[in-house]
Order: sequence, then C-alpha cells, then structure tokens
Amino acid sequence: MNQAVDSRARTARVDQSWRAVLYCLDTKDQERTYVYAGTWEHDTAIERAKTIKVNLNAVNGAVELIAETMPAETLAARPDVGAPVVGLPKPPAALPYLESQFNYTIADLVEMLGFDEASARGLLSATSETEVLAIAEKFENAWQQTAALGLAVGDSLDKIRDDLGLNEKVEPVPGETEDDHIVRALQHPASKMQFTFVEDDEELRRIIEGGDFGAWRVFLHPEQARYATRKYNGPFRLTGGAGTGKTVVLLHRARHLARATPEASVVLTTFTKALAENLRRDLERLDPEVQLAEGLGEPGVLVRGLDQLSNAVRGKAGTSYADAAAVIFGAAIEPARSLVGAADGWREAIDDVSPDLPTSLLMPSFFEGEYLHVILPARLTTEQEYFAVRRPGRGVALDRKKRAAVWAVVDRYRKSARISSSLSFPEIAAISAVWLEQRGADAGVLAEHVLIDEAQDLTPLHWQFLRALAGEGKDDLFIAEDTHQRIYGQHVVLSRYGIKITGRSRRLTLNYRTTEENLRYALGLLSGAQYVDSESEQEGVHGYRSARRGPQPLPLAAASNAEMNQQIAEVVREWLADDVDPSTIAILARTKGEAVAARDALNAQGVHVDVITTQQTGGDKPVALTMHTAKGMEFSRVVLYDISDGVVPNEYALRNAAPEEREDALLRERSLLYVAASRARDALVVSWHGKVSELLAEGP
Ligand SMILES: Nc1ncnc2c1ncn2[C@@H]1O[C@H](COP(=O)(O)OP(=O)(O)OP(=O)(O)O)[C@@H](O)[C@H]1O
Repeated sequence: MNQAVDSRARTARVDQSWRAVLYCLDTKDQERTYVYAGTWEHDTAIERAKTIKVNLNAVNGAVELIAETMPAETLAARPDVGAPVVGLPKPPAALPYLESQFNYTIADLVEMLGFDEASARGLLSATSETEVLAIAEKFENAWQQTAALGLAVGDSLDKIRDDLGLNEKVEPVPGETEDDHIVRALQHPASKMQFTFVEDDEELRRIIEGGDFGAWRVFLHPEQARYATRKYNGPFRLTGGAGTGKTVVLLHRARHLARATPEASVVLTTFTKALAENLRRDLERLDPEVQLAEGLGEPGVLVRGLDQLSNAVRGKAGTSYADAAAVIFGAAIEPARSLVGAADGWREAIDDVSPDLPTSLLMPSFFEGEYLHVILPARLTTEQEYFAVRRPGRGVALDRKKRAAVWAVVDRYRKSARISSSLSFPEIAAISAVWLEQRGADAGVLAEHVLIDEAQDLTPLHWQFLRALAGEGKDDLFIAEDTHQRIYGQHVVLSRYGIKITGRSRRLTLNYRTTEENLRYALGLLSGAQYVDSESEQEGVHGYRSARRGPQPLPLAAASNAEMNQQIAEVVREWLADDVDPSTIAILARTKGEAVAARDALNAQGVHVDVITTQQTGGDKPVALTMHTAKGMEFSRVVLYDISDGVVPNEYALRNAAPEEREDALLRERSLLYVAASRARDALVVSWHGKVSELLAEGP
C-alpha cells in the first residue's frame, strides 16, 4: 500500500469487487505470519488498509487494529441526540452518563483500560447507557467492545481488567522485533477474543466454512477460556443467564480434558437425550478429531442424556443390579421388562388405596415429587423410616397419620410395578447410584471428569447418580446452570447430595445470543420473582449485557384468536419476503396443542409451518414447537404464541400442583416464558388475544 499508516498493510484480491486486508509480520524464527483483518468491498478495503494499523496496546498489552484517529462515525453514534429545533428553548444539558453514574474518569479509561484518548472522550460524553452501548458496538476491537459493555453496567475497573485478562500482559524480551512481540502477544487473553493463530490448512478451512454462527469455536471470551481450561480442586459451578455461553464453555472444556489426558474417561451430560444429541453434534463441529467414547469407562468423551447414562449402568451391572435394587426397595427385584416415566402409575395407586388425605394432596404430581425428592434419595424402604425422615424444601408438612397414608400409596405403587415388572427412570437413577457406589470402581466404569449442562433441572437422584459416577477428586464435576431457567422439578440444594461447591462458583454475564433489546425484555419477565440457586443463594439478574443491538420486541395485542393468527401470519410472511432463512423462524407455544393450532391457523393463511416435537431443525419451513422443546435451542426470529390469560401460565399445570407447591409451579411457568423469550437472536414478537397473561402484565 502506498501511504499506509502501517507499512505492513497489504490487500489481496478475492474477486472483482471484494478485497481482503492483511498485515504482514516478519518474525525471526518463524515463517511469515499474516494477520487477516477482514474482507470488504474494494474501496472500503483500500481505505481501511491505508488508515488502520496493527498495534500493540501499550497499557493492556492486547493486539488491536486501530485507526490513527478515531473515526468520526464512532463519536457521532449518539442515537437519541437530534438536531436542535429552532425556536424551542434549549433542553437542559444531559449529564455524562459514565461519569455521573459510576465516577469513571478519562484517566481510568486511558491509563487503566488502554482506550485511546478520542475513544475515551467519546464514551465519557455519552449521556445514557444506550449511547454508551451504541458507541461500544462501533468499536473495532473485541477488547474495546467488551470493556465498554462493562463500563455501561458499572463494573469496577478491576473487574473489567480481570475479566479481560488485562493483567496477563505479554512483556517484550530483549532483542526481539516489534513483529516478534506482536506475534507472541496474539496469545494475550484479550487478543484471543479477536485473533486466532492458525497453523494448519484443515483448521483454517473449518474456521472459514463455519461462518459467523461458528465464532464460538474460535474466539472465546477470556473468562470462557479460563473456565474451559482451569484446574479445580473439586466440583465447580458455572452460572449465567440464557445465551452467555455456558454450553460453549462445557464443549471447550470437554475437548480440553480429553486432549490433556487421552486415557481419561470424560462424561458430558444434560437433562434430555435430545439436548445431549445437540451437544455431541456441536462437540464434533468444534473438533472433528476429538475422541468420542461409546461406553462407560472408555477413554474419550461420552456424550449422553442422564437417563441414557443411568440405564447404561443397568446394562453394565447384569445380575448384580438386583442387589443394588435391594438397597432402594428393601428386597431384590426381578430384571425389569418395561421402563416407565416418573409420572406414570401414581393415579392408579392413589385410586386403589383411596388414602385418607386432603383432596389437595391426592395429586399424582404430589406423590411423584415426594418420591423423587424424599423417598428415593433417602433410600426409604419401610413406613417406619418414612416416619423419621426429614423432608426439607417440600412445602407441605405431613404429620404421622398423613405420612402413613402417603406410604400406603407408595407401597401400592411399588407392588404394582413389581407385578408389571416395570422400573421408572428415577428408580433406575437411584439404583444405578447405589451400584456405582458399591462396584463402580472395581468395574472400571467411573469417569474422571463429569460435565453437566442445564443442571438447574436435575433431581436429587440425578445428583446422587452423578456424584457416584464421578470419582471424587480434582476436576470431578463441572456444573453449568441457570436458576432462572428451571422449568422441571423442584429446587435442589447440591450440598445435600455430597456436592460441595464452596467458593468454586462463577457467573458469566455477557450474552452472545440475543440483542440487548431482547435480553432486557426476557429479563423483565423475571422481575418481581425470587429465585434461589443450588447453593441456597438469591439469584439476581444484575450485570447481564449483550454486545448486539436490534429492534425492540414487538407486542401484538389482538381482540380475538382469529385476529392474533392473522397478525402472526403477516409478520412471518414479511420475514419470508425479506429472505429470512425459514428454518431460523420459530413459533413457540405453551403446549403441543397450541403449537398444532398455530400451525393449522398459519397454514390456512398460506404461511406453511411444520410442527416439531424434537430438536430437529434445518428444514425448509418455519417451525412451531413447545417452549419446553425449545430449551437449549436458538432461532433468529421468534414468535411467542398466544401469551394470553388462561394459556400462560398453564392452568392445568397450576391446578395439578398441591396448594403449597403452586407458587413454585408458577415460578416454573415464569421461567418457561423467560426460556422462550431468550431463544430469539434477532427479532422477538409477543402475541396474545383478549386479556394478556399476568406474567406479561407485570413484566416488561
Ligand atoms: N465466545 C463466543 N463467541 C461467539 N459466540 C458465542 C461465544 N460464546 C457463545 N456464543 C454463542 O452464543 C450463543 C449462546 O451460547 P450457549 O448456547 O453456549 O449459551 P448458554 O449459556 O448455554 O445458553 P442457554 O442457557 O440459553 O442454553 C450461541 O449461539 C453461541 O454460539
């Protein structure tokens, strides 16, 4: 380049109209290294190559691409500052936001964080959080964007420095050239958010073909990178709101552990089989070379749902499983011929026994909860034991007479199961835990490392099982959870099941999935409710932020069901006309019946939609699915379907809960709406007809 501010700048032709911008670094001992900055339309590429240089930030040590002066448009990014209107009195001058709210100074931004002075002044002149975010979005470098987001929510300078790894500066060594130093500084945590060092062609091909959505495979936030590789002396818990990259950390960590110790058995698991299948697919995308295990105790990464894992133990155990079952049931059992769900069989047992209990307790859901949270985990085999057991967190108090009545139902449930030779999945988890405790080590089926996603939904039996599966020791359990997304079961306190986190718990706050607008909306749904995490601490939403901006969520209020469907059809039709990939559009409904109704109504209006009941996507039409199925998934555009009074919260779910458990059932309904709203990457539409759901009325 002639007259470029950086003599290392080059451009390379991609085709007639596009050019790549590169910087050529000559290091002493290595081959020539090119920094690829991006590809732009011809004139833009030339302009950028002339004005932007590769720089080593003197304060924080990150490699950055920086203009000699800050581009005017960055400073001009003040969305709500219009031109003054002649003739009207001047509005009072708005206060600089960062200074008035959090006392940041220019010296803080320049000397502590490493912003150039023009950028720092730009940030400090912003008069609202929105303006700060608008400026942040325009920054060239990942470290600048992330630091500015931290400033916007009032993080301390120490926290921002620590999150970005700014204290891990790569110091120069005597005699090296600047190019040498830059190449080494590409390993700085903040540089790695933006640059990756690629040395082989296959990896380069994977990165290029991965496209934008695959960025997580390559560029981790320094915090994510830390959690993916750090050693822990025992169980570690990673929390964070929807879309903060918990799953991404788990995938990287699984690969890291498998690479670090190829002979180790690593288990990566989650609540359902469908979610586990997604984990496996993504792990293979992250690294096709990763060694996948196919059975317990094998070296490599075994990716399975929890029920699959505990059933696999049953398979391994053979005849000795009956002995383990005796610990749970009080007597050995015949091998089961059929497997049933946790909810099955309780209605019949209640009707057979007709126990003397208040009607409010004669609910299958109450018995299922009692069985999963008290009877199975405490391994109770007799009525006497049930009289004596503590029942923490169960809401309903039971005196001796009531306990006798409950036990009669449990006894009948178990007898019927023996006659039909069936076992439920929670029972399998319970027996498998016992078997692992008794024989797991000798049988060589324990795992050195167990990584768990969606942990907020697990039951005590899952935890007992996982505790037994992971041999106790360093890096034994790595738990990713978001208390706000608990949509199944009851709140669980981990320490009751031998899992001691004590101080080994961290929280991710940067949302990579949704726009700031969708994030605020989803978080607004949680306001007013109290959440407690698995260490019995209150869980808030403070500090959550997103680096992307987009349209405000669109509320669609209709007078009738027909009008609602018409409005939704119009929105979806517009998206399709705008060439949005149909498979990235989803209609999320509270129940399967509602999903089917949405499909039928849209189809009738010529907008063709498929109902999906598993997490299979990638078809050629928009999809309608339940909010439960959508857990763990994401879409570009989401319609929340029929969030009307009487539909959400689901009346049946509330009616089916005993009065003392109703509050928790309502909390799960709220969480479900949060899960659904947080699936939208770019656009979110919320529809209802008639009276709006109480959860929306008081929320965002
Ligand atoms: N470092 C990163 N760079 C780019 N994208 C990222 C990064 N980390 C995560 N993402 C993207 O953010 C989205 C959310 O990530 P992920 O599913 O891991 O979040 P999560 O915390 O598990 O979410 P949820 O709790 O809602 O399931 C994904 O699209 C992922 O690709």
